[in-house]
Parts: sequence; structure tokens; C-alpha cells
Amino acid sequence: MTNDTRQVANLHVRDLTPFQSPRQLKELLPLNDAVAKTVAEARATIRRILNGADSRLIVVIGPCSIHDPQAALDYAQRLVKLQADLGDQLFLVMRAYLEKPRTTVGWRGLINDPHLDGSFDMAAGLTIARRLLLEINAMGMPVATEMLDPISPQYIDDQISLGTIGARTTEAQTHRALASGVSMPVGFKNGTDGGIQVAVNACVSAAGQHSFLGIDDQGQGSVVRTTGNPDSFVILRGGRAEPNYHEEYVVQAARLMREAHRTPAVMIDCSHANASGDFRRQEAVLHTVVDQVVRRVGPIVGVMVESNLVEGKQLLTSDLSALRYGVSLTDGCIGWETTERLLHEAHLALARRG
Ligand SMILES: O=C[C@H](O)[C@H](O)COP(=O)(O)O
Ligand SMILES: C=C(OP(=O)(O)O)C(=O)O
Repeated sequence: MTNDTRQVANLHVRDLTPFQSPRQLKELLPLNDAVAKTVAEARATIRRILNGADSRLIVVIGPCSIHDPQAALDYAQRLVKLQADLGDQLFLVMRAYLEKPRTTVGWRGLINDPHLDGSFDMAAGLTIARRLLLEINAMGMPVATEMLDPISPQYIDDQISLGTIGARTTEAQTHRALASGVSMPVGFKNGTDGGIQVAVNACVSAAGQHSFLGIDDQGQGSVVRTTGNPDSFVILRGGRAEPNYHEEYVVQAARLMREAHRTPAVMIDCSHANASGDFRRQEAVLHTVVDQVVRRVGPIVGVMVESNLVEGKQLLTSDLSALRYGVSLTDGCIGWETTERLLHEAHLALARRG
């Protein structure tokens, strides 16, 4: 026994702020029939594409991150019109990224800091995110998002048609276990070093059953036991040394998936290290990938493109009035005109397939 009462816990914790439970938020902003239809049908379509039963190309396209819900709705409306024109060859899914992983530090997304001012009002962030996702899905536009925080999916997963795990977390047990329990197909990026095997291992892990600590619908700490998620695929996003969108990497990823007894399915991220950090290079990557799809090089099921209303990116400063509408706060994006042109070009090339 000791009488030593020195403080040894919470030495670096400033504050704990309780917030709403998933059920409270879902009661405030419930799913409706139109939204449930968009989500259920999109997930089914994505599964068919992953299994080769639908030859369309999934196109996950949209801002690197959403910081302005109004601009996101504006973008979604435009995408809905494109989907109507191009839907026989392309299956468009809007990138609605609400949480951002950072290399070191930086703004971590709409859920984490919705007011963009370091106030980290995550109760508001979750509410804004859920409302926005309801509105986008209600237009008939399905969404994809990166699952970063292991708790936030409880608040929005009924709105997500495609989940992704990013390059910085693909090797994490937490994210693999999370993916094993969610209701939508999940793509795992290769690691930031370019390693593809970690993404294949992630698919194997996510297909298995896991038990981990989480919260239930009422926010109560719970042991979450999952059944495993059979619908996963690899996303090639390039690595520190070189891009990996070329044929040899697609073939390699497919071989690694087959060796791991997973149905080979590969999406190619035209941005990130595949564009060597320059958003303009996405165009050349997309052309190369579409050409591979036309030549049936390997099991390419989709592409990912970072696109916004206006091209480029802007810095987040304390003067929020200086922010330009429709411009990314994180990675640079192609603008709307280029987006339209590139999707029409991809559609034309795919329509010529035999
Ligand atoms: O997709 C966005 C970024 O590439 C990722 O969040 C890392 O960003 P950072 O290197 O600017 O932190
Ligand atoms: C962060 C992202 O990508 P990656 O994990 O490939 O860096 C992203 O797609 O926003």
C-alpha cells in the first residue's frame, strides 16, 4: 500500500465535452425513404461492379474535403445532371470527405472543426454532416467518405454508400475492425510508402470477424462484435517513391488479392501520390486508367478524382471572410469545367468498348 496521491492520469487532457448520442442525432435528422433508396441501390450497384456483374466504372469524385455545405450541395446538383447523361458507362459517387487525416497537423475536416476556427464543435460538426448527407442523398446522389474516427460512423453510416480507409490508417487494426462491421463496401488505400500488400491484408482482415471497443446507438461504451465485411477492394494512390496507376501495379494488386483469396478489385486514385501532388496531373492519370479499362488490363472497378467547383486550393486563415467559394481547403482539385470535360471523355472512351 502507498499513500502516494500524485496525479498520474489525464495529465495532458484539457477538457472532456459530452455530446449527443447517435440515436439522438438520428431522431433529429432521420433517414427517409428517398435517402434509404439512394443508399441501398448504390451499395447494391457497387457490389455488382466489384463482382464483375456490372461493367460500369465507379467514379468517386468531388472535393478533397467539404468545408462549405452550400458549395457541396451546389456541386452535388451538378453531379446529378452528369449522372443522368453518363450513367450507362459511369457510376458516379460523390466524394463527401468530412474527416481529414493529416501528415502532421492541420484542419481535420468538417466534423472535427465545422466553424473553421479551432473551436472543434464536433456536436455541430456531426449535425451539419448528417444534414448535408441527407440532402445530397435525397437528390439521388450517393456518397463516399473516408472513415477516420472510429466513432463517427455510428452517426452517419446509414448515409454512406462507399467507405474508404486512407493510406495513413490502412494498416491500423482499429480501421480494419471498423471496416469489418460497416454496412457498405470499403476501399483500402495502399500505404503512403506505396506498399500494396498492406491494403490486401486489410481486405483479408476486414472480411473476418472482430470484437472491439466502441459505442452503441445510445452512446454507451460497448463491445462491438462484427460479422466481417465481404465487400472490400484496393485503392492504388501511389507512394512516396513513385505513382502506381500503371498496368504493372494493377496486375500486381490483382495477383496479391487472388493469393489472399479475395475477389480482385482495384480502384485507382488519380490524385495524391499518383498525381505527384499536382491536381492538374489527374487528367493524364485518368486517361491512362480509362485506356487500361478499355483494354481490360485488370480488375479496375473504379477511379477517384479530386474535383471542386473552382480549381486549385486556398489557405485557411483566421479571416474566414477571405475564403473563396468552391475552392478546396486541403489538396488542390480540378475545377468544374475540367471535371465535366474529363467525365464526358471517359464516357466516350468506355462507350466504344466492344
Ligand atoms: O487528401 C488530403 C491530404 O493529402 C491528406 O489529408 C494529407 O494532407 P497533408 O499532407 O496536407 O496533411
Ligand atoms: C487523404 C486521402 O488520401 P490518402 O489516404 O491516399 O492520402 C484522401 O483521399 O483524401
